[in-house]
Amino acid sequence: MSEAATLKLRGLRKSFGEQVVLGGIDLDIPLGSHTTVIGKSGTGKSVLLKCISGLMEADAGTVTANGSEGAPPCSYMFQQNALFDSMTVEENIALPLREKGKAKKAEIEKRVSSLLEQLELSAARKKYPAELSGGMQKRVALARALVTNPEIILFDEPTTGLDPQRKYRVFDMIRSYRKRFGFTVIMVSHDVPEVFEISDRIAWLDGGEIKYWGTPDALLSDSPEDLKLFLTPQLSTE
Ligand SMILES: Nc1ncnc2c1ncn2[C@@H]1O[C@H](COP(=O)(O)OP(=O)(O)OP(=O)(O)O)[C@@H](O)[C@H]1O
Repeated sequence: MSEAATLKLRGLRKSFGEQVVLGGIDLDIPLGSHTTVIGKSGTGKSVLLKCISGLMEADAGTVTANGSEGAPPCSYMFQQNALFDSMTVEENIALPLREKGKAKKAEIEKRVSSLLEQLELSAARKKYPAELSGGMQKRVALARALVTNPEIILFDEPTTGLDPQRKYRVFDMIRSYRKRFGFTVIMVSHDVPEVFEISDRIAWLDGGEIKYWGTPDALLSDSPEDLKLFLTPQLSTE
């Protein structure tokens, strides 16, 4: 992996009033990999994702990729998919391109058709989100995230509220489409240890800092005591 093919976070800080949520985050994320951010509820995982994507402005620090400042093109996939009920599948997928206003109508149609095909949604193009299964809705949300050709997709708890079988299907979908399209995944998840299987790296956010960063295998064998304490209840419920 070359030095340039890395998303570098340096000194990322974010506070809300007196509350320091990110206390200076340094992290090197290999582009093309899958990183999962774990940590207690309310510890700042979503804030970190938003600061990386530019949805939220950090108070200090930098995000650089491919040697240039600023996040590369990112898409953000929200917990509940955030599809518009009054729009068809194809209208939902086309929305980010329409909002940008740069692409011509024919280009938008071509791009949307290609994604519908690749994500096995062609038969559903004229349907509304309420007419689709949960898995299809996730694929529509993923197609919408992919339509702008992002280098990075940020997933904020994509499996919340799903039963174990559906959870695995979503993880499988993320794994197979990452391989096919080559985007970088940065994901927040509470699904420990299930999420270890699809992650190249785990980042443990605690007290405003990344206190652990490494492969899931290393994490299980070689983690600091306080991370073991955080993981123990989750591992023992399996
Ligand atoms: N826009 C905001 N204004 C004020 N405080 C905020 C804002 N966004 C987040 N916070 C606070 O920052 C802290 C971290 O929030 P965040 O949503 O990142 O936590 P999280 O680790 O993703 O939690 P969870 O696992 O429960 O989703 C929380 O205390 C939250 O209340």
